Formats: sequence, structure tokens, C-alpha cells
Amino acid sequence: MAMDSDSLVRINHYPPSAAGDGDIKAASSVGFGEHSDPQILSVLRANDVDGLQVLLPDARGDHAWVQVPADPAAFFINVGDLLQALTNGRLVSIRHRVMASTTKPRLSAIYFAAPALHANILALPETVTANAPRRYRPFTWEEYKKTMYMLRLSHNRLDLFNVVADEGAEQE
Ligand SMILES: O=C(O)CCC(=O)C(=O)O
Ligand SMILES: [Fe+2]
Repeated sequence: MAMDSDSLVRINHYPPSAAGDGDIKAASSVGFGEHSDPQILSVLRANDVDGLQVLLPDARGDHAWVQVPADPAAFFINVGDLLQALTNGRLVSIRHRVMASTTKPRLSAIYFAAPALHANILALPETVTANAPRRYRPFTWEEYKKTMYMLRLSHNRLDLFNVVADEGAEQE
């Protein structure tokens, strides 16, 4: 791994949202708000307490929160915004959130693989075709991080880097 990589490890602890009093409001308390991970790839390991949910499209094109069952023996791999940009949108940085359990604490450890701050993020040439024109303008990880810090956690920040329609056509 490059010495100047901006990768990091985060440990999250979600205490029970209410001491099992069965309160419906408490039972749906958000432990980590809706977001996509900004880096390249996230590798998550957690204890046996559920809580992680991903936002997936259903058959009607609506989106629904789907529970990711806890498995302390598994690694959960999540595509980040940069990998979506690098693959010109073929791999999708899924929005996710964590709901706190009412009874047991959830613990998670996540390795976020990130490039160096000055790294240029540009779609891999083989992902840019006549049918799939370039979706994002080139940017650096540093620029992306600065943009992100000015926005809400839940912002669809990659959209700010969309190329305008004719700009994409020119780059065919
Ligand atoms: O704690 C979890 O299960 C996920 C947390 C998360 O999405 C994050 O730290 O980016
Ligand atoms: Fe996340």
C-alpha cells in the first residue's frame, strides 16, 4: 500500500437505543445516518447485532431499506463513491445506514481504502464507451473530500461531479 494513502480504520459503537422498553420510536432510532462511503472500498466486520441497512431499488423502481443480517464471521465489502467514479457508474456506491438495536450494543470495525490526497480520479478507459459516455469529470480525492465536508452526510455528492451532456459526448 502506498505510504501516502489516506486509508483509515473506524470503530463504531452503537449502544442500545432504549433499555428494551419496547418503545416504537426508540426501536427505530438511527445510529448512523443515511450516507454512501466516499472512499474506494470499505471492508466491514461487526459483532452479531443487526442494524446495518442498505437502500436498494425494488421491482417498481422505488427504494426500500433492506436489512443486512449480522454475521460476525463475514466481511461486508462496500463500494465507495470513488470506485463508482472509477468504473463510470458500473459499480454503485450503495446508500446505507445503521439502526440501533433496542437491546444489544452493535460494534463494527471498518477499513476504508482511500488513495493519496493528490490522486486523480478518472473513469477507467474501458468503462467509457459510446453507450456509456463519461459520467464524471476528473477530480482529486482531496477535492472530493473538501466538497464532502461542506455538505450533509446524506448528500448525493458524486452528482456534483457529473459532466454536462455535451461535454460527455465530446470525450467519446
Ligand atoms: O457500523 C456500521 O455497521 C456501518 C457504519 C458505516 O456505514 C460507516 O462507518 O461508514
Ligand atoms: Fe458507511
